[in-house]
Amino acid sequence: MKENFDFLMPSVNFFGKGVIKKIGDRAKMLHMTKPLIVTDKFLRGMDNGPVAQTLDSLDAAGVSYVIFDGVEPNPKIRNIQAAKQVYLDNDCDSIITVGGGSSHDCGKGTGIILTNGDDITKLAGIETLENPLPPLMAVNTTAGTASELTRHCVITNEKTKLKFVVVSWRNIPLVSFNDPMLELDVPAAMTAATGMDTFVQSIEPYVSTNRNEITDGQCIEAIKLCEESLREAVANGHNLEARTKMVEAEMLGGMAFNNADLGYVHAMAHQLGGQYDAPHGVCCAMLLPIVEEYNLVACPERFAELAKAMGENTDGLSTRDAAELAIKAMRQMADDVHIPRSIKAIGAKPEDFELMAENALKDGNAFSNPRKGTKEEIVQLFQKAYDMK
Ligand SMILES: NC(=O)c1ccc[n+]([C@@H]2O[C@H](COP(=O)([O-])OP(=O)(O)OC[C@H]3O[C@@H](n4cnc5c(N)ncnc54)[C@H](O)[C@@H]3O)[C@@H](O)[C@H]2O)c1
Ligand SMILES: [Fe+2]
Repeated sequence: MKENFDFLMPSVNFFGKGVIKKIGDRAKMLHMTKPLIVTDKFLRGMDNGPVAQTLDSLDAAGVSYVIFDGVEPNPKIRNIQAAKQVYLDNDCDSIITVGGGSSHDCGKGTGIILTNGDDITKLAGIETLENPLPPLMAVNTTAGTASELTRHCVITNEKTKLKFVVVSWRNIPLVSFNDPMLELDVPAAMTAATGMDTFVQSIEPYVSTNRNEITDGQCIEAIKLCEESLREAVANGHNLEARTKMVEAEMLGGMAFNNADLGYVHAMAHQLGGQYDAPHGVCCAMLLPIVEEYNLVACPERFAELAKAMGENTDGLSTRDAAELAIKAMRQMADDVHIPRSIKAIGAKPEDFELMAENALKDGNAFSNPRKGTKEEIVQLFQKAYDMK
């Protein structure tokens, strides 16, 4: 537990039904004259979807813009290079990201290479950025990564298949928008994957070595909201209350991990995402119970608290037995939203585990894990995730 800490988040966060309508005025207030809209082709093509609604508001405010719609899932270096070129060719002066974590991270990555040097691989790590990014706002459409309010930028090097993180306060968007109406049409499988990311991002900071009292409260509340709403949001995507609660959980978990950091679930999920181009939330969900079972001995009392937040009855149980219930509840959540158990489902191959374990231990999220592992142990964890039935 940290007693002295910085607490970082965007300066303004718009939350709730219809807040997307405020983006045009806010762009004007920030003196954005030609933002680059960073998004993907699917979202751009959606009728009255998040991109269309963002553009309507910018049009109404008389703010011109240029669109880059080349974001790929697990955004690649080639995406940020292409976006940078569009930004420069059109004399843009700011960035607005529209989408999930991939759009936000692509926008952040574009901003990073515009002002901090063209080779982003040299900037992997913690607080490596010397210069501010162009002004950046983020319109979020998944619940979700919380990248719209974090200092993390996750990029994949398509040549080496290595997914790496640039962590810096300079990456935090100036303004975030979370309008649950924009999420009603997220398909069930995507709701499950992104929702499991939120669930994991509410658990890892709670057992992180960098946690503090504020992030603890945020994690517990976020976990309760996931328990109440994730299954329902997957089963019935048009339930606005469930969607709203998942956005709240996403923001709480995001604030928590932005300040208390993550752990081996994310460090290892980045290897699966980079190597096999698999959805981030799915990778996290498959690793969660396995990594936390391994972490349990480092802080059983924390896991016992997690079990309670997950709605388990821990009355009369020893700390150890209560802690085990948290692991069981994590597996149940992933099963209930139909995430496959084995990493075979995303094409994982045991011959890759050694290198992935080595890289996981170097990932920016590994350092705050409550139990310090060896490369051999991480290989075993990948193997366990592979052997799951
Ligand atoms: N920077 C951070 O803090 C952070 C944290 C966790 C994960 N990440 C990264 O974020 C990326 C994953 O982001 P994600 O899980 O949000 O997925 P994503 O951004 O890749 O989006 C997944 C798919 O959902 C679609 N989609 C998005 N919003 C939609 C909507 N409202 N309706 C219909 N379809 C919609 C997109 O078009 C896309 O095809 C990964 O690269 C991951 O590593 C970043
Ligand atoms: Fe995540």
